[in-house]
Amino acid sequence: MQTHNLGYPRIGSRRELKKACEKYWSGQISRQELFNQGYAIKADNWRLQQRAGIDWVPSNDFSYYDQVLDHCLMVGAIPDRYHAILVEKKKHELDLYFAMARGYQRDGLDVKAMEMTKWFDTNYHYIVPEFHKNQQFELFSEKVIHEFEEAKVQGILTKPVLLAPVSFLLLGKEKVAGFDRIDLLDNLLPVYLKVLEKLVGYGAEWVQFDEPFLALSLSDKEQTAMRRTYSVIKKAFPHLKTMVATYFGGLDAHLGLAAELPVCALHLDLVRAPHQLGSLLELVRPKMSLSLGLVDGRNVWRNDLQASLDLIRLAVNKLGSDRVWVAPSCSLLHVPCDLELESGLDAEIKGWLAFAKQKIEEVVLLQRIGNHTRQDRVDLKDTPWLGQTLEQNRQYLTSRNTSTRIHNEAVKTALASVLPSHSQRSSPYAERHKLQTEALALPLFPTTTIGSFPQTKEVRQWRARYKKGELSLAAYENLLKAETERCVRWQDDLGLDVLVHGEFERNDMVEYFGEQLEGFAFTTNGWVQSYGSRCVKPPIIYGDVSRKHPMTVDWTVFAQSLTRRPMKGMLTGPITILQWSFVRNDQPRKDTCFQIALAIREEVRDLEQAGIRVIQIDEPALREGLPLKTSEWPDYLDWAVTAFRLSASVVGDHTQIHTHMCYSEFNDIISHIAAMDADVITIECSRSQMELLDAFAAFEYPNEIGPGVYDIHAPRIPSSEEMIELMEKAIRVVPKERLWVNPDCGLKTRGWEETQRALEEMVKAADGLRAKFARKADM
Ligand SMILES: CN1c2c(nc(N)[nH]c2=O)NC[C@@H]1CNc1ccc(C(=O)N[C@@H](CCC(=O)N[C@@H](CCC(=O)N[C@@H](CCC(=O)O)C(=O)O)C(=O)O)C(=O)O)cc1
Ligand SMILES: N[C@@H](CCS)C(=O)O
Ligand SMILES: [Zn+2]
Repeated sequence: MQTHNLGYPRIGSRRELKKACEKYWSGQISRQELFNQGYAIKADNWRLQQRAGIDWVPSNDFSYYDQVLDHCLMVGAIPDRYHAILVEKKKHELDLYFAMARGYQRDGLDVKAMEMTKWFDTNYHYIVPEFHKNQQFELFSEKVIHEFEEAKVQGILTKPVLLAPVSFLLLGKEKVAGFDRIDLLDNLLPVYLKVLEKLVGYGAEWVQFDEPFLALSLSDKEQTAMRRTYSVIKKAFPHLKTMVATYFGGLDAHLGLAAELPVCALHLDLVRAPHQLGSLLELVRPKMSLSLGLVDGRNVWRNDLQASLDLIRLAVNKLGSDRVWVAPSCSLLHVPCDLELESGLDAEIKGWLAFAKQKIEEVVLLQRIGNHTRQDRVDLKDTPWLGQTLEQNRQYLTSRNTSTRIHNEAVKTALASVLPSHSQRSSPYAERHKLQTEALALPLFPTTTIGSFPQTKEVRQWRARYKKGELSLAAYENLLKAETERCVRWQDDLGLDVLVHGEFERNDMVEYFGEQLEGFAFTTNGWVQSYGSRCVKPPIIYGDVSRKHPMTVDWTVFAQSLTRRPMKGMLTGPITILQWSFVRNDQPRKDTCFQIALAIREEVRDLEQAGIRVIQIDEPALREGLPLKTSEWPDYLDWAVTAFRLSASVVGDHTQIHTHMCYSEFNDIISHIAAMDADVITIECSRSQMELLDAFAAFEYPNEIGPGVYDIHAPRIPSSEEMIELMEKAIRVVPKERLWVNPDCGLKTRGWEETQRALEEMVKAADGLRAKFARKADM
């Protein structure tokens, strides 16, 4: 039996890559210094995996920003607008790369970033490749080859990872409609063959082709494209060992297709879909190996070794041990690096967990125990330590199942007492609208922001010093209060209509709530890459969830005391808290979501009682929580929408509930978004130039909408004219009385100067719109 890994976290166990990239972008370090840091992380990761005993360590899983963007550069899928950077300005490939990721506003150029979207159902975001009709490709970046060589110099023969051609095409979008990007396969394949030729030339034995779309629904044409890809590769390189890696779900309808592909090995996600192993064992071609993805790459729970061994035994009995590989279920990109760095975690909870480094050890352990597995039992007579390890694993699992910290009878009783009426506002939107208009007295095109204002270095340092004990709680809170006050006064002076307190007290919109809720644990160093250099520390939901005390009321009430304008209470919704945490796997996600919804409902109630008239419950992760298989959508959408409504519906008709969503395609779930029945939805729109609104218009979305008028993910300052133009597009499809003016998302990643200038433009845009459209209405 062999072991391998599909990908290792690349941010560095102390976020070294994040820090180096940000320093490079701000001109504090040179390109060479950034490369040195990148090299050090790669080398550490390769050595760590090799020393642990992994037979095939991956390469090309490292990336300075995003692996999909790496592939765009590899095949020369570089949109025309970036050519000036390379050709006229003669910038280095790395600067072109970062320009595609982040935009480029220097040297007299103003080029926007490429689009970014969610990587399947994870909280990782990738750069969306742009394709056009008859596009030609070329081998442009040889990063994959360089990385293979770098590892080889260290004496490690790696398994390079490539995003396979069909999945690469499917991840992209047709920039101008009128063709099918799958038709570009024949132009693309020769570049992949060139890459393989070089890799083979340098001595590569195995290559991993990531084909995540095999676990989704593929059209006949896409299936044909996949067959064609691997037969072309087989023909060109009959001796190269190829592995197709599938993950995030079962192959289901594509079992037959996958089993027949002319490749040497097929990787299966047996955490998400253990049932598929039996069928695959019947179908698999002679000589094809199966890689068993047994160790969860998407969650942090310690592996159930006995359950994994049962699957190993099934496979070994059918195929023989030389055709069985053991691996994590998917790349470990989605889990933190090393549990050992968590000195503050409760010892009992720590015993239930495994991060990337520990997962690698689990893979090797499974191989060792598996090698002692006879037909129907584990024979450990000669190796008592393996027996002890299995026994210890069993004890950890039992401790988790039976721990009193997991079960809270009060939470279970509260959940059992929920009635359908608890998820229902008292009156329909039309009636609420009248009451809210009277209560809030807002102008046409009301302006607002999404919640967070710049989390400056100073703010983060206050928090870091407070956590280290260098600042007292009182001193820390006073600093935050002063920052909140500055922010509120600035918004008031600018003339925004509905204000926010700025979220300065929050490290992250999910972690902040996780730190305060019962049933959650949080880490000090459990960073996971979210996009580019940005990371999150997802909290860990280990038990029944409840609210210990009000979480946001004091900050909101303080901010409201500073202004006569309405102050929005700012909460993260139950689906997003669920989706961006590591969730317990001993009960359905739905049950955990409802427990969170009840906790948020209590907070909503308290905010209203404290006099807050507008409450926003953010749900940016609603779409990302959708199961990858469309057949499972109705069930998810039903409970997710109900959970949101449960959290929101405790308020009276006069209280205005907002929700906010970003970073997703919403067209296909628009009716469910409407069913959430928020009075106002603020939504990301500007990167897609308001295309999104077509869906809202087609469905006749009944409530109010704030389509984001500018992209907050880039430092670029938009003009009021641009924003007016976008709003005019919106006015064509949504009645103007139902439109709000706001940015795409929160401003926490921006600096103050650009934020102020952008919001000044935004208020100017709203004034312009009012002047233009109020007059029209008067006539
Ligand atoms: C809206 N988004 C979010 C997602 N998921 C979340 N869980 N949260 C989100 O907001 N998914 C979709 C999108 C993704 N977008 C983002 C946007 C921004 C970030 C981000 O800014 N991440 C920060 C880390 C934020 C944080 O937790 N900060 C902590 C710790 C700060 C820190 O690094 N401290 C330093 C010391 C201070 C210093 O010297 O600067 C240290 O510890 O070394 C805090 O504020 O206390 C990031 O920097 O990556 C993520 C996802
Ligand atoms: N209220 C949050 C939402 C981000 S999606 C913020 O403004 O950062
Ligand atoms: Zn957002």
